Amino acid sequence: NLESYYQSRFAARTQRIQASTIREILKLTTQPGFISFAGGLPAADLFPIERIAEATQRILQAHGAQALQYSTTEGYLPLREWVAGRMPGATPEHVQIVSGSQQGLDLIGKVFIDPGSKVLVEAPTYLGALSAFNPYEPEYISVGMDEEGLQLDELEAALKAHHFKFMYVLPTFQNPSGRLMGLERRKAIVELARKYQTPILEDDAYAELYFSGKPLPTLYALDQELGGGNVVYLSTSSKTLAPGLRVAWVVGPKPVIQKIVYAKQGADLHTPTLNQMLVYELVRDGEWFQAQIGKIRHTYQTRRTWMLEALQKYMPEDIGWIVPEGGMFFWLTAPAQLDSLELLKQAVEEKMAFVPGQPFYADGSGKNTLRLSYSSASHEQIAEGIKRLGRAVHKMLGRE
Ligand SMILES: Cc1ncc(COP(=O)(O)O)c(CN[C@@H](CCCC(=O)O)C(=O)O)c1O
Repeated sequence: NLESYYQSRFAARTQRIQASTIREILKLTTQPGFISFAGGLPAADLFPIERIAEATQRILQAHGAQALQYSTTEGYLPLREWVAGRMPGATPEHVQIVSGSQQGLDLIGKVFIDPGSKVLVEAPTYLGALSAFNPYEPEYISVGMDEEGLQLDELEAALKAHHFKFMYVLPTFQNPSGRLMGLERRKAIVELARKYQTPILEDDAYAELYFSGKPLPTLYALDQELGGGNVVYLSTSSKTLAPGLRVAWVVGPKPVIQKIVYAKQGADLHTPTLNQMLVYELVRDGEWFQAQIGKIRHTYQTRRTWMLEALQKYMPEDIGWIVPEGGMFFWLTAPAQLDSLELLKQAVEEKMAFVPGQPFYADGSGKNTLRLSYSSASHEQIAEGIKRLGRAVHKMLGRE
């Protein structure tokens, strides 16, 4: 039969290509009346649809042939210039446009990871990065975090003990835990990485989504101050414009960007030309773009507070959480005996979904953790969804 006919022909690496928990749950939650806090879906009610329609019209009228034709793998130059302008010491030659930062993760895996290569990751870390890296068969070394991020003693011990291809770090509103790394910790990590000759892959998807204060310097910027060359930086237009456009960027040392260009030539030739031109049309108007980001920050802060209030109301006291100061997620820790995969089954019975925490751990731990996204839910949905989660938790903990 077809199953066995192809099973015997699939590449061995497909053993490591497993479903993405987030993607699989996303499919489940389209049922009517279902409340999902699973996917980190940007608020669709804030997508600048009108502005995108008119900008697309303008582009097609003025540069239609260029917008619809093949384009260079490196990406649309004005967009690369815009990205470079935000990264100290960077020129467009340090910038590669990719089809979502998810593709950036895949290409970086393809360029750096051989079977058995060691990759240092946070515990927990972004499960999409593990999905991207897994087919290249790395050996992960997980390092624990305290309230603001990677623990320096554990990090230094790992850097001393292993030769890593790179360390994957999310310093700003970490996915999934929501942690924000402070300036001193950022500097210490950049210095340790240079001391132990270990490149940092900095994934900065949520950099702009801070609720208060102002943005902290990127690891990329801090590394530049020490001479540069040791940080590969990833960010995206998904959280500030629209994730369906699939436009993101990698900023890094020229030898790395060169390899990523070649890898991308073999992957998808280039990121959609029209979408790159459209993103540039939107971001070039700094005043509008900052106002748009301001709306998103305000909306997410409001939704974060609604979820906090609902958690305080409906969760038993032995469920803990970190209150995020930005980004899209609450990260909950339950008593050790609670398996969040089992809890998800209960929750789905109550027509509610979240992402169980275990897939965010490269070391298989985290059964008693779960991730909730508040970014695209209304006040009613948040209150009702958390109430349903509360019922499921009480059942699991044997309390009615
Ligand atoms: C740290 C981090 N790095 C990269 C990505 C991918 O974003 P792109 O849209 O590919 O630029 C993301 C987006 N993650 C969201 C969206 C996943 C979308 C999905 O699988 O449905 C999530 O964690 O739910 C991220 O959080």
